Amino acid sequence: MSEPASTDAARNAVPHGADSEVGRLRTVVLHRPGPELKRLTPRNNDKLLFDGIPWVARAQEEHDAFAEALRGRDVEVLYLTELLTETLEQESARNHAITSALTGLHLGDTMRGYLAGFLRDASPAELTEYLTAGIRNDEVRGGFGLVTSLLARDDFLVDPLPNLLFTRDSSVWVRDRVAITSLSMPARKRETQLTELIYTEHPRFRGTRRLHGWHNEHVEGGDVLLLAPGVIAVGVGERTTPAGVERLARQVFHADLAHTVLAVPIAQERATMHLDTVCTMVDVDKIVMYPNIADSLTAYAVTLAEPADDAGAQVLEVARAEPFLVAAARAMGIDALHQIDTGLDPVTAEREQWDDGNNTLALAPRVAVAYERNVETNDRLEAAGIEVVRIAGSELGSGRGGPRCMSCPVARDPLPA
Ligand SMILES: NC(=O)NCCC[C@H](N)C(=O)O
Repeated sequence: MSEPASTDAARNAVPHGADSEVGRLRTVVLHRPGPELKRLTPRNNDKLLFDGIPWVARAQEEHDAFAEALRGRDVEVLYLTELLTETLEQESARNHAITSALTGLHLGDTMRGYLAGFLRDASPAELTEYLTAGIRNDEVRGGFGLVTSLLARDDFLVDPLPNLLFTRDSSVWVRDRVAITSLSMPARKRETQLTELIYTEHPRFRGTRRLHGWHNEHVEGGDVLLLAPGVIAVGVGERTTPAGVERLARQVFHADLAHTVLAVPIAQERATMHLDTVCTMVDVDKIVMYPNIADSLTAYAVTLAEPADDAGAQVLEVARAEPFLVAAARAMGIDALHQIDTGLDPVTAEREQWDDGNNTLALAPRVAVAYERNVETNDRLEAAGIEVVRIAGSELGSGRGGPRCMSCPVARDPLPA
């Protein structure tokens, strides 16, 4: 196998890992929207977690401009499908990917056998497309039998993954380790099979130590905020479960990656599906926050009790719930975590929160990428001294995610101790 371009770049790159939300961003994984978005129809968009049917070409233009804005700030952009194609050049990775994609109980042995052979004959790039855009019943040219006859023509044999766009959710770097998450919605579960494969088999990432995993309790990356080195906030709501936070906390404490995990309950609603839909860090001590929930947002600080129990097992200490900003500032060792509100009034705030005004991607302390449409929120960010790098998102936003959701930081400069 020839050396992938992303491996060449890695030779001169800063080490992989992140210990905050705002350390200077060096490397990020994005997914340029592709044929998987063309699978969305008015009949399947709800199930596939999109609020509308995006105009794909325009979504690609908007995404290219997002990537260009990052490159313009010297951020290395890695594309998920390129990493996947490079990974699939290896026989073992191909076999693994094909077996995982065909485990669904809806296929039956006849169709599964046919698809296994068909996918084995595909080139790495073709296989990437089948794994991400899916395969519809009326697209197969063999394996005909009971299953193909009885399924509808437009039923998927391999489901498309339109939410790959939101690379934030399927993996999270915590210092030098990568957590493969466990996605809760059926439409997204296969995404972590692909990220796990990349982080396990791609030459650039081989040997990276991992946390969590798709087989564990649900934790989604959009819920995980690295508030400061050693302090991680995790939203608990529609996606991440209480047991998911507990599992993640045990692992980060065990690996000495954090001293405090803040479990933050959020409403189990689509508008607040992840913690990063209501707040994101824009400086070492500033957070852009949805004001309609700011006063009621609480946190349970979880730390490791000393000593361990008699059998040597970890004991977690869970503090009483406190206002989020208070618990966060204390854990971060700062006087105050300053809140910048989305919008000016409750209605504007609600509109701009829905349109991902709170979902910013910090490129460095006081520099953040945001959707241009959230005019009031962006004005407020600038008034608070934050440089706002505006991007268009009229089509990208139809999946309900902003610049933070659409990016997985792989390398950030550590914050000064
Ligand atoms: N971190 C995020 O908030 N990600 C956005 C995910 C949107 C996607 N359509 C979903 O419902 O999962």
